[in-house]
Amino acid sequence: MTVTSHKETHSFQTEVSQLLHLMIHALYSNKEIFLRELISNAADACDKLRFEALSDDALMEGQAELAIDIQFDPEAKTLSITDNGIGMNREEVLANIGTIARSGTREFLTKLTGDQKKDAHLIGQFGVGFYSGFIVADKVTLTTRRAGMGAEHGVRWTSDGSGEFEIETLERSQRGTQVVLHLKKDAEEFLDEWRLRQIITRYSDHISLPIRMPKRDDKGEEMGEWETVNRASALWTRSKSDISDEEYHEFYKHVAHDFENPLAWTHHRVEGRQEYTSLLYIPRRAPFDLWDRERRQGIKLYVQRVFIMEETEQLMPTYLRFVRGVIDSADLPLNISREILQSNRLIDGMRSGSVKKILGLLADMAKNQPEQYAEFWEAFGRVLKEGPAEDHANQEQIAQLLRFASTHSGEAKQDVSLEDYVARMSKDQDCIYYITADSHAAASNSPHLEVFRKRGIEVLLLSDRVDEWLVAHLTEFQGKKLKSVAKGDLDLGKLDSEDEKKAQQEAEEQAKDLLPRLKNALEQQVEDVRFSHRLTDSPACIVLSEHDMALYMQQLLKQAGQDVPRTRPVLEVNPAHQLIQRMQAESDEQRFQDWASLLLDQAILAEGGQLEDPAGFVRRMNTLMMAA
Ligand SMILES: Nc1ncnc2c1ncn2[C@@H]1O[C@H](COP(=O)(O)OP(=O)(O)OP(=O)(O)O)[C@@H](O)[C@H]1O
Repeated sequence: MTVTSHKETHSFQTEVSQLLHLMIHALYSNKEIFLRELISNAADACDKLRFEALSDDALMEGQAELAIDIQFDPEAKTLSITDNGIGMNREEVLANIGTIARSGTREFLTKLTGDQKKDAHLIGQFGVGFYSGFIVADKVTLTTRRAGMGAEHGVRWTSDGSGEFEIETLERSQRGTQVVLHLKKDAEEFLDEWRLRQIITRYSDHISLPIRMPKRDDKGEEMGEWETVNRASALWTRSKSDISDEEYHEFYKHVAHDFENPLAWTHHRVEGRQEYTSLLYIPRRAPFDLWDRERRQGIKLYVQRVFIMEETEQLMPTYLRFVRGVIDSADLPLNISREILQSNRLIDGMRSGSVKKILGLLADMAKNQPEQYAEFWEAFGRVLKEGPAEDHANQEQIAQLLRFASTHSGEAKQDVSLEDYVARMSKDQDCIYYITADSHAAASNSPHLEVFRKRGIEVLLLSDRVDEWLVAHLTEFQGKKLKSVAKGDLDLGKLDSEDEKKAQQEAEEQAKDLLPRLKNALEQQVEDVRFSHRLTDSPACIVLSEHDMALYMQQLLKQAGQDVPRTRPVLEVNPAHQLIQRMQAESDEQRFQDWASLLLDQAILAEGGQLEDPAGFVRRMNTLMMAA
């Protein structure tokens, strides 16, 4: 069949152009990583072919030996990376190369500062893959053919990286992909056999496929034979004592598409009822799309060293979605389908075993390397906080890993564990107290803390969005109830001294006529008005019932367009406060009504809630100021 070349010129998606520009500058001093990235892609393509060929042997086209070949031409100043993997058809090239389909990319790019050092870190969160070729090349040609398709379906993609690319159809007998880099002047160091071997051993030794280079004679001429340069055995299959930290690091960068070393890892071989090996890593930094529920997952499933799929959903719970690595099963059938994955005893076993390993790794880090744990918490703490709701079986273990800000230091840094808190509790205290708010400042300045401060009782200050969700599911720790200081009745029980109880009773007695008047004035807005035991400096505060959602959360949900049932709060007033005492003396009922409304409104504002009638609030405030 003749080939119609069908040549077209396309523009890069804006995001790609931005990314290329950034990457070329940010990674200039670490140029050599382009080879790792392209070899990684080639290895992935071979893995995919091996998997697809399990159900369709014809895809191998009679050539089942998979390899990645690296070749350079000093005269033409080109370097090529060739694989005989799955390859791509025209649509796939258009969808994958020159386009970035990952959602959140645009938002990610707006975070760039223009400061190359800072941006270099950001690019690490993103992963540059194929585009890294442009760090060293001023022209890149990718020629490919999808396995199983006729030779006439070859595709060539060419670009100089300046905003456009050309794509054409051509004849290609060889399946798989070849990337040819036309090296820039300052990248000619990569036209050197030893330099290339050194990079391959450094970055790609652990890849299970052979990476080959042509054998050369004494004069440096190619001899027409290939020589495998890497060790070509899957890293996780080797014994732990035989693997250096550096090799673990490099393998991580390959599986996770990361530029930085991992924070920690756990490598295990499980034997017995079920046999598998897991090598799981905790990254150092959160990827830019950690909060994107649609994002790619990070655990690669292998069966007897054959890559099956990348699917953490079944292998890792969502609250551990930051974990990267591989799990290689000896028992699963090679032709396992996604459907089987969803309800498989062996998968469940590997999942719960792996979760235990990760939680164990974190517990060990928390105990023995607190600084490293703090780094972990900073990056992934908010994700781990989803754990108690998602994973009841491991709730206690996850709870031990949680860290919070607290009134103990007053700092925003989350470094107090529930164990620390319990150890500091006095013998008369039987609850773990916390407050939730939409910022650390709002939590730590809340009037609800007044009495706790006065009595020296520690309160956890929770201001991450996930915190309300967390405390709805984590209700106890070591037999101690977690209790919100802003919800329900407050009974400090034995923590109140007799003198304090007496003073409170006296103040209440003096102000007792006020309650019915306030209730009457605010009858439409509040559930009840009562005397407070929580306040020392503030005149009033809002109290929700035990199961109500905090006001700021109600606000957030409303903004997100959700229906939130209207809850009427309780207004608590401080009978010892001067303002309350003055109100009692107010005989003008209209003025009393205004005072009461102001009291309620400011208590709502202090709680991060929104006023139903802000204009009324301002009017009353102005009247009051004029009168002052
Ligand atoms: N050698 C190859 N053979 C087949 N497909 C390839 C090859 N190189 C790239 N691709 C396809 O192009 C896609 C994009 O590659 P690219 O390197 O830009 O990103 P990635 O590897 O998916 O992820 P990352 O950006 O994290 O490296 C790949 O997901 C793959 O589908």
